[in-house]
Amino acid sequence: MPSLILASKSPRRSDLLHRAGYTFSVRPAEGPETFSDDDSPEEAVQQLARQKAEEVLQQYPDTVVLAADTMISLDGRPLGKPASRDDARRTLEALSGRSHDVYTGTAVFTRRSKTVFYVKTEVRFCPLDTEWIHSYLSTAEPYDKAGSYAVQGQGSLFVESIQGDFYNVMGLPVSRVSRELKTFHIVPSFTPTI
Ligand SMILES: Cc1cn([C@H]2C[C@H](O)[C@@H](COP(=O)(O)OP(=O)(O)OP(=O)(O)O)O2)c(=O)[nH]c1=O
Repeated sequence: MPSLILASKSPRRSDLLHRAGYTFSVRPAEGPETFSDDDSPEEAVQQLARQKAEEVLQQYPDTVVLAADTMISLDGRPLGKPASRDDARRTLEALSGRSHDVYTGTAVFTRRSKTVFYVKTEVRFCPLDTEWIHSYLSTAEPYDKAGSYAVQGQGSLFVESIQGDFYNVMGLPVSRVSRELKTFHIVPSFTPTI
């Protein structure tokens, strides 16, 4: 059975994969993340996941490399992590009382096979209280997250409904990923506790 490498510095992705029962090593890609402004969100996240997986596979050619990238899309416009506090504020104000899509592109690469796919989840925000936006911007939470919020943290206060895979919003569509990994005989372990 080949070993699994998670090509990501995201603690969320690592945690999700670990909690699902996988054994793996973490080797983040370090190259620049580049995509074209003309790319749709689904093209951009797949392109970025492909770049990360390719870079790490070159260093570890006998492994299975898993990489991902998450962006949100509002009116077809891809939004990544905020560049500043003002940028995060503008994003949260734009998301208020509306639905947006969260895309995670995922790449599962080996020397012989390269699979790339994306999963979309629709998230609807409640109308946001301006004071809460300001208070939220004073926490560390929004700044390393696509869309300037963490659904798994205090960003939960903003979420009215979710349609699709919750874990996809956190950065890794675990169930879909598990089906891809199974084709390489990489399976989670279950610890009997009863
Ligand atoms: C929308 C949303 C995003 N996120 C996170 C998932 C990703 O870590 C991050 C988007 O950034 P990414 O560029 O996808 O990932 P990363 O830079 O953290 O790590 P790497 O490129 O090494 O894989 O936003 C949440 O944790 N919760 C959320 O609700």
